[in-house]
Amino acid sequence: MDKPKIERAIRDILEAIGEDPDREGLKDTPKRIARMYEEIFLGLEADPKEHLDIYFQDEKHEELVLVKDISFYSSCEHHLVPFYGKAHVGYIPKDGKLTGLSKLARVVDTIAKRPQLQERLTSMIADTIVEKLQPHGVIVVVEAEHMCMTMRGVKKPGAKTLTSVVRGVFQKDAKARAEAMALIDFGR
Ligand SMILES: Nc1nc2c(ncn2[C@@H]2O[C@H](COP(=O)(O)OP(=O)(O)OP(=O)(O)O)[C@@H](O)[C@H]2O)c(=O)[nH]1
Ligand SMILES: [Zn+2]
Repeated sequence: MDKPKIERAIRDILEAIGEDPDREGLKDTPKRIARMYEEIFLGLEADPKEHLDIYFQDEKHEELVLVKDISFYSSCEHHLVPFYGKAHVGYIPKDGKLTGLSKLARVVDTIAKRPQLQERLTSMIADTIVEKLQPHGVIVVVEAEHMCMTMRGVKKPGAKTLTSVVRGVFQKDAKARAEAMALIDFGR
């Protein structure tokens, strides 16, 4: 990431809005924002598949594994303001290709830390798991609040956007889909 370029750009923006980028409170802001961008856009420099170590296990578990309420923060690519919420990620492993539970959350983080669309975030999580683990099926549900819809524009705080993607058996099997959705709803 080109941090000096980000710093110059932020300085320009501060000037363009009529601020003095050299005043005490702002003088370190371009540097700070460059550091912050490096953190919140970390996923641009990473391949989410790298997280999905496969653990081959003797005991074959070919039933649903679902990690729900994985919190994430992402950036809306239209306005570069945050959208954030929870991702629920389930898969049915095949041929003993299991991964670590935390690895599913790492995939979510890597894909979230880019300028993003909620729809693309959702389908990329599913497709990454399909590619690497070749499971019987994958289901991903994402619920998020978009700051571009709350702090500005249409101003609807509390509005939630839900997106879901299913792959493999979940596409054909309504019962499997209903079971996963019931687990995601469980305890609410
Ligand atoms: N589909 C989709 N739309 C998004 C996402 N994040 C933000 N948006 C929308 O992107 C659209 C951009 O619309 P524009 O009309 O180009 O921008 P705008 O004038 O700022 O729009 P308003 O937000 O309606 O004021 C808005 O409707 C946003 O709500 C997302 O993850 N997925
Ligand atoms: Zn937006």
